[in-house]
Amino acid sequence: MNNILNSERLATRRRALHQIPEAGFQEFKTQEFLLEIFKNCPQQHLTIETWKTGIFVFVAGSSPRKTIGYRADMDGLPMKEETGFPFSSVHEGMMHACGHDFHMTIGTALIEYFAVNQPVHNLVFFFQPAEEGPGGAEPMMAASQFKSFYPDEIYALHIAPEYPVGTIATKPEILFANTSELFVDFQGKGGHAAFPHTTEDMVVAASHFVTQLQTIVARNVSPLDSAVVTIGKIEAGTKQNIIAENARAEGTIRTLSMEAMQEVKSRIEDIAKGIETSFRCRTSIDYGANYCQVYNDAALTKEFISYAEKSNTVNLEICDKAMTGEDFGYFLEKVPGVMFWLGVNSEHGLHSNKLNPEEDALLPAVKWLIEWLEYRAS
Ligand SMILES: CC(=O)N[C@@H](CCC[C@H](N)C(=O)O)C(=O)O
Repeated sequence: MNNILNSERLATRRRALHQIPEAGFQEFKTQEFLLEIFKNCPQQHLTIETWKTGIFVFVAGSSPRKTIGYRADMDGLPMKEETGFPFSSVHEGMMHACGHDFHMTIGTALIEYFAVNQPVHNLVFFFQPAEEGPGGAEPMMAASQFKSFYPDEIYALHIAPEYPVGTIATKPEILFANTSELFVDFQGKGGHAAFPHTTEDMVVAASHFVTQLQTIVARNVSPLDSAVVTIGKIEAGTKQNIIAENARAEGTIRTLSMEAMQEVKSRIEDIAKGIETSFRCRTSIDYGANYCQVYNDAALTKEFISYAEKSNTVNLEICDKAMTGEDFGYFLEKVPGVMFWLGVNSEHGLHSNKLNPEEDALLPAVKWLIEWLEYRAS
């Protein structure tokens, strides 16, 4: 027990995971690292099954009448780490910049604990690939193992840079937004930089498109609703003195209602048609992966909040909803449960290449989840 509930041990494990971030469905080393930990646990009550690069760990209860789930996501992001940590990523151009190294570390400690301290009811842990995209939750839930270990309720956390260590935060009902990826390709005539009148210039077309997108939230979505349209990446051209014949804009749409999502998509399509006319080019739109909202079960969240308020391990705050996306929403669509933020007091935010969550946040998170899962599984 003392061995498991040990800050330094948790930090060491987090650092090892931090060094090996991998893209969605490429989490091969991460899976191997986690399997090694699970194989070193007492095996009496454990069933460990792999699915693609993910893992299911089932802990059989002593007298089970239900199954309680916990999910941790596994993938990193394509970013060059700039933290300067001695334990920085050894995978060039990849970083755990969204805290999945924390989420997994906490999950492993819970398994180590419950492998020794058998719960009354069953527990099931989902180590899920590809949360950042293209989405691992839906296909993992379609796997046969999910049906065998089907949970009656489920929990997950996400690190929150803005909250202090020891704080958890949640709210009933909508916590995170609906999301849709957005990929737009532009194709037109390129040519010599000195003869722009003979070309269609996809740098200019894509730039106008991105500028016009800004009017959607400002002028098409109701001020009483919420939406985000972000373009995070643009690619165009091959050289500074060649007018580009191709451009690509990549982004994401976030809304709190499906009506707003439809409205935003329809306006994006209108704007793309306008660009085609104005710039005599062709456009094509691909919406990539879509995630449903994260919707916390009202009754379970109420119980979660009142239990946390009585706990000496964490401080509970009621938060507002956020325009973050999470494919944990798919679990919550089928299984009642709660997602919550875990304070890690980082000066730099999620998806920053300088994200520096405090490792002191790991121990209270593990202790709190042991308390909560033990309460739910006893
Ligand atoms: C917690 C978090 O940061 N999640 C991601 C989910 C990304 C979904 C999808 N790939 C998209 O970009 O729309 C987020 O960016 O909120």
